[in-house]
Amino acid sequence: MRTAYSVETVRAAERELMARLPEGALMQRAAAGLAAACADLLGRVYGSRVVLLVGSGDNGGDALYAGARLARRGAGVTAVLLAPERAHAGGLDALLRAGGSVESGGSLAPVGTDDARVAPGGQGDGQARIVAELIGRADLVVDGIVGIGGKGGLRPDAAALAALAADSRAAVVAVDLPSGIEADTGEVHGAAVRADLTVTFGTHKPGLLIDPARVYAGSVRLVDIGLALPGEAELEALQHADVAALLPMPGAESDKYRRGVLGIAAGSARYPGAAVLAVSGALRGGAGAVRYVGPAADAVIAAFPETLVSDRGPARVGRVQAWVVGPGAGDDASSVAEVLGAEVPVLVDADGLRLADRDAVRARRAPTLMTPHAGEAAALLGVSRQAVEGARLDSVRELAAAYGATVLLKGATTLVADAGGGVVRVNPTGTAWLATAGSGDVLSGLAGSLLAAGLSALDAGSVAAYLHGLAGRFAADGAPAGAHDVAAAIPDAWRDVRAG
Ligand SMILES: NC(=O)C1=CN([C@@H]2O[C@H](COP(=O)(O)OP(=O)(O)OC[C@H]3O[C@@H](n4cnc5c(N)ncnc54)[C@H](OP(=O)(O)O)[C@@H]3O)[C@@H](O)[C@H]2O)[C@@H](O)CC1
Ligand SMILES: [K+]
Repeated sequence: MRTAYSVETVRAAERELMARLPEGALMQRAAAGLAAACADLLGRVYGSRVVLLVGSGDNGGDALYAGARLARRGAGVTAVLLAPERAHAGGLDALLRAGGSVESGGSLAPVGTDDARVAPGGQGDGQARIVAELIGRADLVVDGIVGIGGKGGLRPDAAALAALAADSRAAVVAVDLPSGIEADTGEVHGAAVRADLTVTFGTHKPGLLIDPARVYAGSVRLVDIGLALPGEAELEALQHADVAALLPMPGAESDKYRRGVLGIAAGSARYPGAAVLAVSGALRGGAGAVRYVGPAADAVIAAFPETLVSDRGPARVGRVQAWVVGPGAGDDASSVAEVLGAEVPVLVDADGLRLADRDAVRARRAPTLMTPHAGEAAALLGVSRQAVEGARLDSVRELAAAYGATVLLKGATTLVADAGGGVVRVNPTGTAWLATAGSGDVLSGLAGSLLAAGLSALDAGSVAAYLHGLAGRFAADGAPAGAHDVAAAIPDAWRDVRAG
């Protein structure tokens, strides 16, 4: 399991550990890990050109000590100090003693404009040009502007440096996190550094795993500095072994009812394909049987003859252990209401989200799993789509609390949150190839099948997202794939997960 902890928790663990260690020991551990990662990225340290972007906090201190280590190995290291008089004294001393040099990077941004580029009007064209040339010629830029002590988007001077780093051909390594992102939420308000690699200390921070900040981080390397962290994280990402342990496997005693029967109320005369795709996902999810109810029975049977079909309405079909309602359902509000009245776990997706009565969802005693994409979540919350996309963690928690349900918010970093708070799951296998029509229908069937097999809503949602992402990668394999290809690749995803 990959876990991420909030800044508050990291600070508490840091205080506890610092009290037991000699002064500065923790920063040395961080700097050693950072320097090693930089050396790996550079390949050849001797003769390389390294520029450190240094703010006035400990994040800058880490960069300075790591820079000193690289300078001792023969790199040409220059620190650009945003506030020379407040730079970390020990780190600066170490860098200078190792042969590094220093430039002032304060007041580079033009006064009174929003243009965060180095331009005339700051502390002088001369200094601005020196800094721009340094960064432009560098092999590696180390972003030590700000770490977990940051508030909001970068200030203009810092944003000017971030823009130069983005324009440079240098590889960019962020110290702890890319400066400018919100560590706890993954939100990005204004300018932020775009890194190729982020070297983070002690634990992942939520922002490194959640969009939009995640894309600023590049790949992420975790350096263990010995922090003792509490049992429950803020955020967790399942890995292969976690998913393998959760997959429902048939035993000697299994029959179709013990493995779980999933009911699917989906599709319409206009959208029969949604029903077919939901069934296609469900048949690969581990349930013993799939019962389809709705007007697309002919299409479903033609594609999947093993499906049990009925046109009698959800309340009158035989026994099921879970329901999926909503994909392609059009305006069939009565099916949604009937399914919500069932005392088994229910997954609500697509049109079902719009048609579901909030009080009816809140009144349910069995688990409910809602699976909106950002647009659907925005409609339910009464905000814009951009507002949901910019604040995914808050949005998923808010929706879960409002409906008293588990919510799976789809996206490149799908999030799954329970209503009662607690740890939120983030899916690490997402791929842009999955942004294709019908892919959500496949996911709903897959997750519904896992619910029918007895997984909790949080586990069913996060395991389904994991398998679905993996199946999307296998199906696409570098070229576009349709939703039915994704469904067909789900068995490969199972096998891959079980193989470890
Ligand atoms: N935790 C651990 O276990 C360990 C932590 N370690 C390291 O310490 C780091 C935390 O250090 P920290 O607490 O000194 O804060 P930090 O991130 O340097 O930021 C403060 C500076 O940022 C500035 N600033 C703020 N917002 C800004 C903005 N929008 N735009 C621009 N500037 C902004 C702020 O300015 P001020 O408000 O003071 O003017 C101040 O100068 C942590 O991330 C990790 O790298 C490791 O060494 C060892 C183990
Ligand atoms: K940073």
